Amino acid sequence: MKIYERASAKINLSLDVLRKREDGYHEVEMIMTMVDLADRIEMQELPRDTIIISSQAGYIPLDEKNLAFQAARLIKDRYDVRKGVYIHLDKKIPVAAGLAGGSSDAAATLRGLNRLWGLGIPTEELQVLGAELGSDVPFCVTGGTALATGRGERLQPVNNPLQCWVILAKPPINVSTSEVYGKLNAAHIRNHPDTQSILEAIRGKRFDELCHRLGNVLEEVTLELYPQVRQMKEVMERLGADGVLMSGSGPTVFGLVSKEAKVARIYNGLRGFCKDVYAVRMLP
Ligand SMILES: C[C@@](CO)(OP(=O)(O)O)[C@H](O)COP(=O)(O)OP(=O)(O)OC[C@H]1O[C@@H](n2ccc(N)nc2=O)[C@H](O)[C@@H]1O
Ligand SMILES: Nc1ncnc2c1ncn2[C@@H]1O[C@H](COP(=O)(O)OP(=O)(O)O)[C@@H](O)[C@H]1O
Repeated sequence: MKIYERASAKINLSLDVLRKREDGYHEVEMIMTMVDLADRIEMQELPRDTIIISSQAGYIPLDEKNLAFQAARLIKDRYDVRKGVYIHLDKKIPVAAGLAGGSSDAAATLRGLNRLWGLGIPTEELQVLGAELGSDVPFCVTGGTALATGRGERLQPVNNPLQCWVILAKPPINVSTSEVYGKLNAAHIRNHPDTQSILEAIRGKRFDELCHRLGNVLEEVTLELYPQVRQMKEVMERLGADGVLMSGSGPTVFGLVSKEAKVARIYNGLRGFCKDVYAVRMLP
């Protein structure tokens, strides 16, 4: 049998860091939402007890470093599944971009193998498993819009009636999440986003208010390390996006746009600066 799962990209509408914890992680407060840019994952049972990963993307690991491999191994070990699986990752989400491509592949693998092998694992349990693979994986298991706390694994769903365009532009650099968190001085953050007001703007469908309040404290680090990301924000603002922010640890910058008539102009303007540009919708 062969099954398919979509692994969507996420953006962070806000990202606040409250403190550094003793375990090395940071206590965060983030509002995350999915957009309709997705990897397509094919999973097929194998007669031998083995995990094989392939992908058309030449720049991701295909061995045990791949997050989809780790997800498959975890579910096999934890539920004592003595079966094999072939997993093909049709990558569309740019890698190491702040869009959680690897985390979403891992989450989709957990959902898919739960179906393929008829394991009946409840969603909350898949999220607990996902947290062992990465802080963003539990959110990616369900998607939607959520407030994430803890190190990102504690989730509260948020009702999000907003529908808008999201323009993504990834400067041609790779950013390491652990380096960015490592360089953040959590005790001296200059501008904390007002998470509660952002949540109220989303729930109240106040798009302009949301755009005005977008905030990500990791910009303090990434924009200093990589001036290209600051430039990308400036270009997107100049082209007329309604709200502009870096996603996650970067380097992808996203612009929220309410009017479809503006999307093509912003998209075409950005293509003059950068190859990786996408015009997508925020997923309900
Ligand atoms: C910054 C964010 C925002 O959504 O996303 P990305 O930029 O990666 O997409 C996440 O917090 C990233 O989540 P994820 O990529 O799953 O991180 P993990 O694999 O758990 O951790 C990678 C490294 O980041 C640091 N880390 C991660 C999460 C956290 N709350 N505090 C941390 O300090 C740790 O140094 C850890 O070793
Ligand atoms: N299935 C996968 N897709 C993309 N990257 C992966 C995958 N598995 C492991 N990785 C590795 O994970 C790292 C982070 O990738 P990704 O999840 O795309 O970025 P981010 O955490 O910034 O959103 C990269 O260095 C990449 O090599």
